[in-house]
Amino acid sequence: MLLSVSDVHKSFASADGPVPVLRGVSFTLDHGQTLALTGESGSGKSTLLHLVAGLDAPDDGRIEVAGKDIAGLDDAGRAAVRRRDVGLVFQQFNLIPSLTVAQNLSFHARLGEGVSPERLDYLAQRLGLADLLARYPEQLSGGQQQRVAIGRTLAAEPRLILADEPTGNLDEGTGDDVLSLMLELVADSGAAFLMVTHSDRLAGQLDARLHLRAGQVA
Ligand SMILES: Nc1ncnc2c1ncn2[C@@H]1O[C@H](COP(=O)(O)OP(=O)(O)OP(=O)(O)O)[C@@H](O)[C@H]1O
Repeated sequence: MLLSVSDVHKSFASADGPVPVLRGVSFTLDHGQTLALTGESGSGKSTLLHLVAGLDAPDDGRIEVAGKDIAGLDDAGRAAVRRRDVGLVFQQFNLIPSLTVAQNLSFHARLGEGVSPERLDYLAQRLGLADLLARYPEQLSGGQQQRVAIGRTLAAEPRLILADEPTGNLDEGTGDDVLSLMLELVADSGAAFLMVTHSDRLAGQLDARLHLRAGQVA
């Protein structure tokens, strides 16, 4: 099992005391599986994704990525797992404005093991970016920018890809195209894929769905 989440709890502090956001969430995800994380606004989707990404630590419970309990690691330990095993795609494309498309594509992989020219070439072709490599992010459409962000994530060959509303800033047609392309490339890479979405329609394109209601699996 690539990802195993067991009885995870998380509260946030407020003036009136701790507010529970996740109340005993458990699920698993295997290599090659795609899972949509749905639920109403405030149900805890982004919080859960951040915990799985190692961006924050749960109050209680286990989160195993490739057999390692990241909940028990310190910030540096979680950062190491994130760099090696996990890829993130956000609604905001988060490209580096001063770097070209080609430089953005290889940026994350350079922080880790590096990326071969063949893999970059393959991703640029598959993502329809081959003619745009010398451009800067501001010279691209939203759909093109998100395709660069997806390529940058996939270049590092993560085993687990986490996406938070990856098509949320795109119009419906562009978003559908970008998601289809992302799902094809994820399938080819054999990675596991977990995606937060508000859309039942988009959730339906993934293998399975986990619906959160008030911090618990519905
Ligand atoms: N860092 C934080 N400090 C305090 N409260 C937080 C923090 N992060 C999230 N929350 C609260 O936790 C609850 C769940 O937030 P979360 O972003 O996980 O929900 P969500 O399901 O992703 O919502 P949305 O669909 O609107 O993005 C919300 O009530 C939110 O205000």
